[in-house]
Amino acid sequence: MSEITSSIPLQINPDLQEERDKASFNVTELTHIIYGGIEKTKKRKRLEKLLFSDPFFQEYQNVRAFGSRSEYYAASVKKSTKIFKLRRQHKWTDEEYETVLDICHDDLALTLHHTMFIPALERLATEDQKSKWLTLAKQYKIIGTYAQTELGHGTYLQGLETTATYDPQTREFVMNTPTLSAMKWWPGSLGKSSNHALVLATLIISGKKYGMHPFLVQLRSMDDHKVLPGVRVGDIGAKMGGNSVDNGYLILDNVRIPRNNMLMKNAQVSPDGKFVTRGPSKANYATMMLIRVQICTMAYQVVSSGATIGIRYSAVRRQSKLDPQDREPKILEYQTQQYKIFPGLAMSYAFLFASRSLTRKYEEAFAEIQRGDFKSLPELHCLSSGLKSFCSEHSVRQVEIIRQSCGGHGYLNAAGLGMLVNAAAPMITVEGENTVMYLQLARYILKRFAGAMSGQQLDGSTSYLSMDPATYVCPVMSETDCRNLTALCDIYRYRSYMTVCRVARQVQHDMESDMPQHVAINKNLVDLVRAAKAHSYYIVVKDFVEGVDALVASAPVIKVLRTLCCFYAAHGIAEYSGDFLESEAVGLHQLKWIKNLQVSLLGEIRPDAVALVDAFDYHDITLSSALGCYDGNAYERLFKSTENDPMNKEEVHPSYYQYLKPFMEEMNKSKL
Ligand SMILES: CCCCCCCCC/C=C/C(=O)SCCNC(=O)CCNC(=O)[C@H](O)C(C)(C)COP(=O)(O)OP(=O)(O)OC[C@H]1O[C@@H](n2cnc3c(N)ncnc32)[C@H](O)[C@@H]1OP(=O)(O)O
Ligand SMILES: Cc1cc2nc3c(=O)[nH]c(=O)nc-3n(C[C@H](O)[C@H](O)[C@H](O)COP(=O)(O)OP(=O)(O)OC[C@H]3O[C@@H](n4cnc5c(N)ncnc54)[C@H](O)[C@@H]3O)c2cc1C
Repeated sequence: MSEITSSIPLQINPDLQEERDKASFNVTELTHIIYGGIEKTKKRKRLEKLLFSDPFFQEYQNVRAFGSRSEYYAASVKKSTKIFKLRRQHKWTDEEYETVLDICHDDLALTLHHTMFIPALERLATEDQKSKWLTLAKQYKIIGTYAQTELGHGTYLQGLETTATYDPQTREFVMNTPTLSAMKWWPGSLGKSSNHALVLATLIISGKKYGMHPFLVQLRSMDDHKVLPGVRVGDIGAKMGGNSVDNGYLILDNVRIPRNNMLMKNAQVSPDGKFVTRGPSKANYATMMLIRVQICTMAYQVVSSGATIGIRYSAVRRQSKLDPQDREPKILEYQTQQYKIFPGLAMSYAFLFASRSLTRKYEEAFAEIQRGDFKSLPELHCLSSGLKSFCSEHSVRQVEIIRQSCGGHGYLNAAGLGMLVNAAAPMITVEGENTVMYLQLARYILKRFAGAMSGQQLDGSTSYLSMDPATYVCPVMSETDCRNLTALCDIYRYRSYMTVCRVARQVQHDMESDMPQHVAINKNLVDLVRAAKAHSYYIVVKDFVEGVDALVASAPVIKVLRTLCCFYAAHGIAEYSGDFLESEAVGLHQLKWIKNLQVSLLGEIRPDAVALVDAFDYHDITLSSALGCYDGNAYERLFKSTENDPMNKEEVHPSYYQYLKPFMEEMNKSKL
């Protein structure tokens, strides 16, 4: 009788324990730094315990892995309502609720209610409207979504076709979807869950258009959830990932809503149909900016989860031979394996510091905006657009590389990596498609560069564009200089400056050659995006360097983070060496030194790799990966995962009786 069973050993895999024993720093100390202090770590642990002591959260993993789309959605609605009830019961603050979403990896059918509907009401409604709608939303007496994107337009908001026509006789807005391309298409939680939607529509008064404004529309009956007259709503179909969410379509046919259902913080329509604006024209775009900032944090969570799975698995997986006399090594010993995974590890910490810095800037600017001071809005819009694009692009790409680094098992759903990549992939598209967002940043940078050229003193993230490039000398004079974080940061800054400068001059030259501005811009779009990427890379490296420099921590923690920071910067220069050489931020000698350093840093990071991902302190249920579990018992967990596979329910699958058996019988009878 075989002794092979699917029971999970109680002890930690010795290969993983060995890694933990040799860590050079205190993991708990780093965990506290990551979560913002010991109290926050403790609070997160308490919340985790509260959530995961409910067996439902374990069962949910099975539905997620093996359920049909409809079962997965239903389980996710159940999960959402459980969490909403717990929130009310325990009176969680917004911060505590955010922590719960992080713990659950935001895998909630009703996620849009909290991530967009409530923030939109907070930002776009008047105080009176808030006291009504926001209160109802926070008490879950209404469930809502943010319905902006249409079948025909997502990026170009001025092209939205849904109309809200004011009728002064009845003091109502008449909401319409005039064409096929005008139907709302994509909003999360719209298809089946929400009974209300914040519909972004073009306001029309007496035949004149007044741009995009937010309107609160009831979609479903509060008694039986049936769709209201004039409303057609449904799910848009299965997606690559994120299938717990019912992204939906919405068609409105002469749906009348009271005048007060237009959210009027930024613009008002008086009962007799007069239109008055307050604040800047882009004030109604405020909710998108918030989510762009949050996407940077999500990108950190995605890449750090991927790195945790990849590194733990690589420490317990043994394959092939290094030393012919020795046993098969852990695959983490292979330099190529380190080169696939450590960039994701370093990126995790880079994005942690960058997203933290961006969130702080956002909160400061938001407080100013609330006081009616909009001066930081353009800078914040462009910084958040650039970093949203940069962090999402890099994290999704890196997690896919990590998935590949796990060999065949990485391809299994049970590994958790495919689901992670697929769920994270839309970060590149949502809240502004990345190229478009990079171009928003590029447009801002060009303006700032032109300002600097005309002698303006710049401040904020683009202040370096006032530099005199003639004074630049590559700060790396020897191999040892390559470890100087300030020097590496200067190299990024100069590369960005030169990339911006080159495209700015080209656009200017094209326009001076009588090319219309839009033609000149389109001719240079690729280089404009390149400039925005170079600027974003510089900001991320700068935030990482400054973040590590400002840390109050023990010497071993600072040392290991400085090593990671150095690796992150060196790796970027090596990866994009063409750009760095072309901009003359480095010469061939420096590039060679930096590439050598990058490779030798792999070996320095290696002994701390497991400890560095342990510090993220992800709960096994949050990671949802047989390969990345804390105990490292990857094989046992993979085998165990097959128990829940519906394919293994019967010894003989029904398809045998239906198809295979008659086929075999026919074949056996056949004389051919
Ligand atoms: C795990 C993962 C799960 C991931 C899943 C997570 C779930 C998320 C759910 C997703 C929800 C959504 O996607 S909701 C839908 C999101 N949709 C979007 O993000 C749409 C993207 N499009 C836009 O934001 C805009 O239309 C944009 C591309 C910027 C162009 O706008 P316009 O044409 O109106 O403006 P432009 O002519 O380009 O610019 C005019 C000026 O306005 C400025 N401007 C533009 N936007 C601005 C803004 N927000 N704040 C301030 N200023 C702004 C520009 O800088 C210009 O300044 P000057 O140069 O000074 O004139
Ligand atoms: C999972 C998911 C969830 C979503 N949730 C919501 C939601 O809750 N609410 C909501 O309202 N919307 C939602 N959306 C929609 C999302 O916001 C849009 O898909 C997104 O803004 C991109 O717009 P688009 O689809 O029109 O892309 P397009 O603009 O059609 O992009 C297609 C291509 O055209 C290029 N392009 C377009 N314009 C330009 C330009 N000016 N310059 C250069 N290139 C350009 C882009 O770079 C891209 O390569 C969601 C989308 C997804 C995938």
